[in-house]
Amino acid sequence: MAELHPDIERVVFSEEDIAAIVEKMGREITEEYADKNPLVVCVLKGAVVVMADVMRAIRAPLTIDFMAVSSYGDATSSSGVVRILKDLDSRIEGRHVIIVEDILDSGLTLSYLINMLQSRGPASVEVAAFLVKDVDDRDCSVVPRFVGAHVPNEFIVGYGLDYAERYRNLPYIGVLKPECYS
Ligand SMILES: O=P(O)(O)OC[C@H]1O[C@H](OP(=O)(O)OP(=O)(O)O)[C@H](O)[C@@H]1O
Ligand code: HPA
Ligand SMILES: [Mg+2]
Repeated sequence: MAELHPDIERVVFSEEDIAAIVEKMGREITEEYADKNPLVVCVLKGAVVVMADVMRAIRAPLTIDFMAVSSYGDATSSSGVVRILKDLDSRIEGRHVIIVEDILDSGLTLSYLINMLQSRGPASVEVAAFLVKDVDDRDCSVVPRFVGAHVPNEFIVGYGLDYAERYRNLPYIGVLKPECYS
């Protein structure tokens, strides 16, 4: 196990936990998409790490593409405005699209993306969310087809998830010490 970063108060998912979740998601997606040649879409930046892992756990033909989207900036709650920083390179008409996300929190990012991609005439759009945060009253109703795990309603970092762009490279997911928030 990697040495714990000094800013981390508590580990929520260890590297071993993450590996097991990735394999489970890969198996589930493989079963459903074996003959569908899906377009697997990574939502940058946060999903970059889970994308690299999950796409290798899918044992079926697929192609990949990337979007870059931002709504949190340096804060720990959503600004409420989803900014598209980079659109897909591929056309998705008639394709089975799987959006890979690191976390579903308020649901704003995914509901925005699903609407946007649906308007382009894909065969289907589904979501694979590594984490779903258990929030009480989510405004945006997004139901991911594939869920890695649920997390309590607290801000987490690591495995792609950042606070003010830091900590994305931690190989585990954890909670920051309170003094690390500015
Ligand atoms: O369900 P929501 O409340 O919309 O939150 C989830 C989104 O927020 C984070 O991205 P962010 O906008 O911080 O950009 P990033 O991926 O570059 O970190 C995260 O990676 C998800 O994409
Ligand atoms: O808990 C979180 N951590 C990091 N980024 C996030 N984006 C939405 N929720 C989170
Ligand atoms: Mg993101």
